[in-house]
Amino acid sequence: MYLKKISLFNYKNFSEASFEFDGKIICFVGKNGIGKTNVLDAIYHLSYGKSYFNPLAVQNIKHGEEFFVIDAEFIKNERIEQLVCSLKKGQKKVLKRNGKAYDKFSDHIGFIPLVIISPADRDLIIEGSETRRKFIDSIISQLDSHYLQQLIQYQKVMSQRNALLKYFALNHVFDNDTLSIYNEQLNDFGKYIFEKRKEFIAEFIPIFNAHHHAITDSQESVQLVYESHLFENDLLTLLQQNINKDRALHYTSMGIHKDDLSFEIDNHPIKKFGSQGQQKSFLIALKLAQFEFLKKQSGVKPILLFDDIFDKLDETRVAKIVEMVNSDTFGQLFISDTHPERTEAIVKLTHQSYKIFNL
Ligand SMILES: Nc1ncnc2c1ncn2[C@@H]1O[C@H](COP(=O)(O)OP(=O)(O)OP(=O)(O)O)[C@@H](O)[C@H]1O
Repeated sequence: MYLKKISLFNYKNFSEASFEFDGKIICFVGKNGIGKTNVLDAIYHLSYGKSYFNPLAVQNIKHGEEFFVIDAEFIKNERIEQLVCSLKKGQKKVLKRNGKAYDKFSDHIGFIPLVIISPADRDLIIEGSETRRKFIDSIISQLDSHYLQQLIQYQKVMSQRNALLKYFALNHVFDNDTLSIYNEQLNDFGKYIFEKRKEFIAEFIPIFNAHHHAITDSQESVQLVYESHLFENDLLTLLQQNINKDRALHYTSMGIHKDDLSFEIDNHPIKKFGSQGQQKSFLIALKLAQFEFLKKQSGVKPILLFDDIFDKLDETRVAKIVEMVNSDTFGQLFISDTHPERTEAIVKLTHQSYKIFNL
Protein backbone atom coordinates (compact mmCIF):
# COMPACT_ATOMS: atom_id res chain seq x y z
CA MET A 1 0.00 0.00 0.00
CA TYR A 2 1.29 3.48 -0.79
CA LEU A 3 0.26 7.07 -1.26
CA LYS A 4 0.49 8.10 -4.91
CA LYS A 5 -0.53 11.74 -4.78
CA ILE A 6 -2.00 14.32 -2.47
CA SER A 7 -3.47 17.80 -2.92
CA LEU A 8 -4.08 20.30 -0.15
CA PHE A 9 -6.47 23.24 -0.32
CA ASN A 10 -6.43 25.78 2.53
CA TYR A 11 -4.86 23.18 4.79
CA LYS A 12 -2.94 25.03 7.52
CA ASN A 13 -0.30 27.25 5.81
CA PHE A 14 -1.00 25.86 2.30
CA SER A 15 -3.46 27.66 0.01
CA GLU A 16 -3.02 25.08 -2.69
CA ALA A 17 -0.32 22.44 -3.11
CA SER A 18 -0.02 19.10 -4.88
CA PHE A 19 2.59 16.38 -4.58
CA GLU A 20 3.08 13.19 -6.60
CA PHE A 21 5.16 10.45 -5.11
CA ASP A 22 7.41 7.84 -6.53
CA GLY A 23 10.21 6.05 -4.74
CA LYS A 24 10.07 4.41 -1.41
CA ILE A 25 11.33 7.32 0.67
CA ILE A 26 9.90 10.80 0.27
CA CYS A 27 11.56 13.73 2.01
CA PHE A 28 10.26 17.21 2.67
CA VAL A 29 13.07 19.59 3.48
CA GLY A 30 13.11 23.31 4.12
CA LYS A 31 13.42 25.93 6.78
CA ASN A 32 11.47 26.11 10.03
CA GLY A 33 7.78 26.87 9.67
CA ILE A 34 7.66 26.25 5.90
CA GLY A 35 5.01 23.50 6.24
CA LYS A 36 6.92 20.18 6.22
CA THR A 37 5.09 18.82 9.25
CA ASN A 38 1.79 20.10 7.87
CA VAL A 39 2.13 17.86 4.80
CA LEU A 40 2.80 14.85 7.03
CA ASP A 41 -0.17 15.83 9.17
CA ALA A 42 -2.40 15.94 6.08
CA ILE A 43 -1.34 12.35 5.30
CA TYR A 44 -2.02 11.40 8.93
CA HIS A 45 -5.45 13.05 8.62
CA LEU A 46 -6.43 10.64 5.86
CA SER A 47 -5.55 7.64 7.99
CA TYR A 48 -7.05 8.68 11.33
CA GLY A 49 -9.67 11.19 10.18
CA LYS A 50 -8.07 13.87 12.34
CA SER A 51 -4.87 15.85 12.82
CA TYR A 52 -2.08 14.47 14.97
CA PHE A 53 -1.22 17.96 16.18
CA ASN A 54 -4.43 20.03 16.36
CA PRO A 55 -7.26 18.41 18.27
CA LEU A 56 -9.62 21.20 17.17
CA ALA A 57 -10.50 20.41 13.55
CA VAL A 58 -11.26 24.02 12.64
CA GLN A 59 -7.66 25.01 13.52
CA ASN A 60 -6.53 23.11 10.43
CA ILE A 61 -8.34 25.50 8.08
CA LYS A 62 -5.93 28.12 6.73
CA HIS A 63 -6.31 31.37 8.67
CA GLY A 64 -8.89 33.64 7.01
CA GLU A 65 -10.41 30.84 4.90
CA GLU A 66 -13.71 28.98 5.24
CA PHE A 67 -12.79 25.39 4.44
CA PHE A 68 -10.02 22.89 3.84
CA VAL A 69 -9.82 19.89 1.52
CA ILE A 70 -7.25 17.09 1.45
CA ASP A 71 -7.59 14.97 -1.67
CA ALA A 72 -5.39 11.90 -2.19
CA GLU A 73 -4.93 8.73 -4.14
CA PHE A 74 -3.63 5.60 -2.46
CA ILE A 75 -2.83 2.27 -4.09
CA LYS A 76 -3.98 -0.61 -1.93
CA ASN A 77 -4.12 -4.22 -3.09
CA GLU A 78 -3.34 -2.85 -6.58
CA ARG A 79 -6.54 -0.78 -6.56
CA ILE A 80 -6.77 2.99 -6.63
CA GLU A 81 -8.44 4.33 -3.49
CA GLN A 82 -9.42 7.96 -3.53
CA LEU A 83 -9.74 9.57 -0.11
CA VAL A 84 -11.04 13.08 0.42
CA CYS A 85 -11.25 14.76 3.80
CA SER A 86 -12.89 18.15 3.99
CA LEU A 87 -14.14 20.60 6.56
CA LYS A 88 -16.22 23.73 6.14
CA LYS A 89 -16.49 26.10 9.10
CA GLY A 90 -19.66 25.46 11.10
CA GLN A 91 -20.19 22.05 9.51
CA LYS A 92 -19.15 18.50 10.29
CA LYS A 93 -15.98 17.11 8.82
CA VAL A 94 -16.56 14.78 5.85
CA LEU A 95 -14.40 11.81 4.91
CA LYS A 96 -15.09 10.15 1.57
CA ARG A 97 -13.64 6.97 0.11
CA ASN A 98 -14.10 6.66 -3.65
CA GLY A 99 -16.83 9.31 -3.54
CA LYS A 100 -18.85 7.75 -0.72
CA ALA A 101 -18.95 9.52 2.64
CA TYR A 102 -18.41 7.49 5.79
CA ASP A 103 -21.31 7.61 8.27
CA LYS A 104 -18.88 6.97 11.10
CA PHE A 105 -15.16 7.81 10.92
CA SER A 106 -14.51 4.80 13.16
CA ASP A 107 -15.42 2.61 10.13
CA HIS A 108 -12.38 4.02 8.32
CA ILE A 109 -9.87 3.43 11.13
CA GLY A 110 -7.38 0.77 10.08
CA PHE A 111 -8.03 1.11 6.34
CA ILE A 112 -4.79 3.09 5.84
CA PRO A 113 -2.44 1.77 8.53
CA LEU A 114 -0.01 4.54 9.45
CA VAL A 115 2.50 5.34 12.16
CA ILE A 116 3.95 8.78 12.88
CA ILE A 117 7.13 9.48 14.82
CA SER A 118 7.32 13.13 15.82
CA PRO A 119 8.77 15.43 18.48
CA ALA A 120 5.16 15.78 19.72
CA ASP A 121 5.37 12.12 20.84
CA ARG A 122 7.17 13.47 23.89
CA ASP A 123 3.67 14.04 25.26
CA LEU A 124 3.56 10.26 25.74
CA ILE A 125 6.25 10.66 28.38
CA ILE A 126 5.45 14.01 29.94
CA GLU A 127 1.66 14.22 29.80
CA GLY A 128 -0.91 12.37 31.93
CA SER A 129 -2.12 8.81 31.53
CA GLU A 130 -4.83 9.71 28.98
CA THR A 131 -2.18 10.22 26.29
CA ARG A 132 -0.75 6.75 26.90
CA ARG A 133 -4.21 5.13 26.96
CA LYS A 134 -4.95 6.80 23.62
CA PHE A 135 -1.70 5.36 22.26
CA ILE A 136 -2.70 1.82 23.25
CA ASP A 137 -6.29 2.30 22.12
CA SER A 138 -5.37 3.71 18.73
CA ILE A 139 -3.22 0.65 17.98
CA ILE A 140 -5.80 -1.90 19.11
CA SER A 141 -8.61 -0.01 17.35
CA GLN A 142 -6.74 -0.06 14.03
CA LEU A 143 -7.01 -3.83 14.09
CA ASP A 144 -10.20 -4.45 16.05
CA SER A 145 -13.22 -2.26 15.36
CA HIS A 146 -15.22 -4.11 18.02
CA TYR A 147 -12.73 -2.88 20.62
CA LEU A 148 -13.33 0.72 19.50
CA GLN A 149 -17.11 0.23 19.83
CA GLN A 150 -16.68 -1.21 23.35
CA LEU A 151 -14.55 1.78 24.32
CA ILE A 152 -17.15 4.22 23.01
CA GLN A 153 -19.86 2.36 24.96
CA TYR A 154 -17.74 2.33 28.13
CA GLN A 155 -17.21 6.11 27.91
CA LYS A 156 -20.92 6.67 27.35
CA VAL A 157 -21.98 4.57 30.36
CA MET A 158 -19.32 6.17 32.54
CA SER A 159 -20.57 9.67 31.64
CA GLN A 160 -24.10 8.56 32.52
CA ARG A 161 -22.90 7.09 35.83
CA ASN A 162 -21.03 10.32 36.63
CA ALA A 163 -24.12 12.39 35.81
CA LEU A 164 -26.15 10.16 38.15
CA LEU A 165 -23.60 10.59 40.96
CA LYS A 166 -23.84 14.34 40.50
CA TYR A 167 -27.64 14.19 40.53
CA PHE A 168 -27.56 12.20 43.80
CA ALA A 169 -25.28 14.75 45.41
CA LEU A 170 -27.26 17.79 44.25
CA ASN A 171 -30.61 16.35 45.31
CA HIS A 172 -29.41 14.55 48.45
CA VAL A 173 -30.80 11.23 47.24
CA PHE A 174 -29.34 7.81 46.50
CA ASP A 175 -30.68 4.91 44.42
CA ASN A 176 -28.42 1.89 44.53
CA ASP A 177 -30.55 -0.13 42.08
CA THR A 178 -30.09 2.36 39.23
CA LEU A 179 -26.41 2.72 40.00
CA SER A 180 -26.01 -1.07 39.93
CA ILE A 181 -27.28 -1.17 36.34
CA TYR A 182 -24.47 1.18 35.30
CA ASN A 183 -21.96 -0.78 37.40
CA GLU A 184 -22.82 -3.99 35.61
CA GLN A 185 -22.60 -2.40 32.18
CA LEU A 186 -19.25 -0.81 33.02
CA ASN A 187 -18.04 -4.16 34.32
CA ASP A 188 -18.96 -5.91 31.04
CA PHE A 189 -17.35 -3.33 28.73
CA GLY A 190 -14.41 -2.80 31.10
CA LYS A 191 -13.61 -6.50 31.36
CA TYR A 192 -13.41 -6.84 27.59
CA ILE A 193 -11.20 -3.74 27.23
CA PHE A 194 -8.91 -4.86 30.07
CA GLU A 195 -8.45 -8.33 28.57
CA LYS A 196 -7.69 -6.86 25.12
CA ARG A 197 -5.21 -4.35 26.55
CA LYS A 198 -3.50 -7.13 28.52
CA GLU A 199 -3.24 -9.33 25.42
CA PHE A 200 -1.91 -6.42 23.39
CA ILE A 201 0.73 -5.41 25.94
CA ALA A 202 1.95 -9.00 26.30
CA GLU A 203 2.58 -9.15 22.55
CA PHE A 204 3.84 -5.61 22.27
CA ILE A 205 6.54 -5.65 24.98
CA PRO A 206 8.91 -8.16 23.29
CA ILE A 207 8.61 -6.22 19.98
CA PHE A 208 9.34 -2.97 21.80
CA ASN A 209 12.32 -4.49 23.64
CA ALA A 210 13.79 -5.83 20.41
CA HIS A 211 13.59 -2.40 18.76
CA HIS A 212 14.97 -0.63 21.79
CA HIS A 213 17.92 -3.02 21.99
CA ALA A 214 18.58 -2.53 18.29
CA ILE A 215 18.57 1.29 18.50
CA THR A 216 20.63 1.53 21.68
CA ASP A 217 22.90 -1.46 21.06
CA SER A 218 21.45 -2.98 24.26
CA GLN A 219 23.14 -0.23 26.28
CA GLU A 220 20.08 0.71 28.31
CA SER A 221 17.61 -1.23 30.38
CA VAL A 222 14.06 0.02 29.94
CA GLN A 223 10.70 -1.26 31.14
CA LEU A 224 7.17 -0.88 29.89
CA VAL A 225 4.51 -1.85 32.44
CA TYR A 226 0.72 -1.93 32.06
CA GLU A 227 -1.03 -0.63 35.20
CA SER A 228 -4.73 -1.13 35.86
CA HIS A 229 -7.04 -1.26 38.88
CA LEU A 230 -8.42 -4.43 37.34
CA PHE A 231 -5.27 -6.34 38.32
CA GLU A 232 -6.46 -5.86 41.93
CA ASN A 233 -10.04 -6.99 41.52
CA ASP A 234 -12.89 -7.23 38.99
CA LEU A 235 -14.50 -3.90 38.13
CA LEU A 236 -17.90 -4.70 39.65
CA THR A 237 -16.32 -5.34 43.05
CA LEU A 238 -14.15 -2.21 42.75
CA LEU A 239 -17.16 -0.04 41.88
CA GLN A 240 -19.11 -1.42 44.82
CA GLN A 241 -16.18 -1.03 47.22
CA ASN A 242 -15.62 2.59 46.21
CA ILE A 243 -19.17 3.82 46.13
CA ASN A 244 -18.75 6.25 49.04
CA LYS A 245 -15.65 7.73 47.47
CA ASP A 246 -17.42 8.08 44.08
CA ARG A 247 -20.41 9.74 45.74
CA ALA A 248 -18.10 12.25 47.41
CA LEU A 249 -16.15 12.94 44.21
CA HIS A 250 -19.20 12.84 41.86
CA TYR A 251 -17.29 10.69 39.43
CA THR A 252 -16.16 7.12 38.83
CA SER A 253 -12.76 6.74 40.44
CA MET A 254 -12.01 3.14 39.46
CA GLY A 255 -11.91 1.52 36.06
CA ILE A 256 -10.06 1.09 32.81
CA HIS A 257 -10.37 4.86 32.18
CA LYS A 258 -7.56 5.19 34.77
CA ASP A 259 -5.23 2.59 33.20
CA ASP A 260 -1.68 3.67 32.47
CA LEU A 261 1.58 2.50 30.93
CA SER A 262 4.64 3.22 33.00
CA PHE A 263 7.88 3.97 31.15
CA GLU A 264 11.07 3.30 33.10
CA ILE A 265 14.79 3.39 32.54
CA ASP A 266 16.90 1.36 34.99
CA ASN A 267 13.75 1.04 37.13
CA HIS A 268 13.25 4.82 37.41
CA PRO A 269 10.66 6.94 35.57
CA ILE A 270 12.11 7.92 32.20
CA LYS A 271 10.26 11.24 32.47
CA LYS A 272 12.55 12.30 35.34
CA PHE A 273 15.69 10.25 34.77
CA GLY A 274 16.03 9.84 30.99
CA SER A 275 18.21 12.22 28.96
CA GLN A 276 16.61 13.84 25.90
CA GLY A 277 18.36 11.37 23.61
CA GLN A 278 17.33 8.41 25.79
CA GLN A 279 13.72 9.61 25.85
CA LYS A 280 13.80 10.03 22.09
CA SER A 281 15.25 6.53 21.58
CA PHE A 282 12.55 5.15 23.87
CA LEU A 283 9.81 6.88 21.87
CA ILE A 284 11.24 5.81 18.52
CA ALA A 285 11.39 2.20 19.75
CA LEU A 286 7.80 2.53 20.93
CA LYS A 287 6.63 3.81 17.55
CA LEU A 288 8.67 1.32 15.54
CA ALA A 289 7.15 -1.41 17.70
CA GLN A 290 3.72 0.03 16.84
CA PHE A 291 4.69 -0.20 13.18
CA GLU A 292 5.90 -3.79 13.53
CA PHE A 293 2.84 -4.81 15.51
CA LEU A 294 0.40 -3.32 12.98
CA LYS A 295 2.32 -4.89 10.11
CA LYS A 296 2.30 -8.31 11.76
CA GLN A 297 -1.39 -8.18 12.61
CA SER A 298 -2.71 -6.62 9.41
CA GLY A 299 -0.29 -8.11 6.88
CA VAL A 300 0.11 -4.61 5.38
CA LYS A 301 3.22 -2.44 5.72
CA PRO A 302 1.91 0.75 7.34
CA ILE A 303 2.93 4.12 5.94
CA LEU A 304 5.61 5.59 8.18
CA LEU A 305 6.04 9.30 8.88
CA PHE A 306 9.36 10.49 10.38
CA ASP A 307 8.75 14.06 11.45
CA ASP A 308 12.06 15.71 12.29
CA ILE A 309 13.37 12.67 14.19
CA PHE A 310 17.12 12.93 13.64
CA ASP A 311 17.85 15.84 15.97
CA LYS A 312 19.27 14.87 19.37
CA LEU A 313 20.27 11.39 18.22
CA ASP A 314 23.93 10.46 18.02
CA GLU A 315 25.34 9.02 14.78
CA THR A 316 25.23 5.43 16.04
CA ARG A 317 21.52 5.65 16.80
CA VAL A 318 20.74 7.30 13.47
CA ALA A 319 22.76 4.51 11.76
CA LYS A 320 20.74 1.86 13.61
CA ILE A 321 17.45 3.39 12.47
CA VAL A 322 18.74 3.59 8.90
CA GLU A 323 19.76 -0.05 9.13
CA MET A 324 16.20 -0.98 10.03
CA VAL A 325 14.79 1.01 7.11
CA ASN A 326 17.35 -0.65 4.89
CA SER A 327 16.23 -4.11 5.90
CA ASP A 328 13.32 -3.88 3.46
CA THR A 329 10.73 -4.39 6.15
CA PHE A 330 9.34 -0.92 5.50
CA GLY A 331 6.79 0.25 3.03
CA GLN A 332 6.56 3.91 2.12
CA LEU A 333 8.44 6.31 4.35
CA PHE A 334 7.94 10.10 4.57
CA ILE A 335 10.62 12.21 6.23
CA SER A 336 10.60 15.88 7.20
CA ASP A 337 13.85 17.58 8.11
CA THR A 338 15.41 21.04 8.16
CA HIS A 339 18.85 19.88 6.89
CA PRO A 340 18.79 18.92 3.17
CA GLU A 341 22.36 17.56 3.25
CA ARG A 342 21.81 15.48 6.37
CA THR A 343 18.56 14.11 4.97
CA GLU A 344 20.10 13.14 1.65
CA ALA A 345 23.12 11.55 3.35
CA ILE A 346 20.89 9.48 5.64
CA VAL A 347 18.50 8.46 2.89
CA LYS A 348 21.34 7.38 0.59
CA LEU A 349 22.56 4.99 3.28
CA THR A 350 19.31 3.04 3.01
CA HIS A 351 19.94 2.17 -0.67
CA GLN A 352 16.23 2.68 -1.35
CA SER A 353 14.71 4.85 -4.08
CA TYR A 354 13.91 8.33 -2.85
CA LYS A 355 12.58 11.74 -3.79
CA ILE A 356 13.26 15.04 -2.08
CA PHE A 357 10.85 17.98 -2.11
CA ASN A 358 12.46 21.30 -1.27
CA LEU A 359 9.61 23.33 0.22
N1 LIG B 1 -4.53 27.09 10.33
C1 LIG B 1 -3.39 27.65 9.88
N2 LIG B 1 -3.41 28.65 8.98
C2 LIG B 1 -2.26 29.20 8.52
N3 LIG B 1 -1.04 28.81 8.91
C3 LIG B 1 -0.96 27.82 9.79
C4 LIG B 1 -2.12 27.19 10.33
N4 LIG B 1 -1.72 26.22 11.20
C5 LIG B 1 -0.37 26.27 11.21
N5 LIG B 1 0.07 27.22 10.37
C6 LIG B 1 1.48 27.60 10.09
O1 LIG B 1 2.20 26.51 9.60
C7 LIG B 1 3.56 26.74 9.93
C8 LIG B 1 4.14 25.51 10.59
O2 LIG B 1 4.26 24.57 9.66
P1 LIG B 1 5.01 23.23 10.02
O3 LIG B 1 4.85 22.85 11.46
O4 LIG B 1 4.58 22.26 9.02
O5 LIG B 1 6.51 23.71 9.82
P2 LIG B 1 7.80 22.86 9.58
O6 LIG B 1 8.26 23.14 8.20
O7 LIG B 1 7.59 21.44 9.96
O8 LIG B 1 8.74 23.58 10.61
P3 LIG B 1 9.84 23.04 11.64
O9 LIG B 1 11.06 22.75 10.84
O10 LIG B 1 10.02 24.22 12.52
O11 LIG B 1 9.28 21.86 12.35
C9 LIG B 1 3.65 27.81 10.96
O12 LIG B 1 4.19 28.96 10.36
C10 LIG B 1 2.22 28.01 11.35
O13 LIG B 1 1.96 29.32 11.71
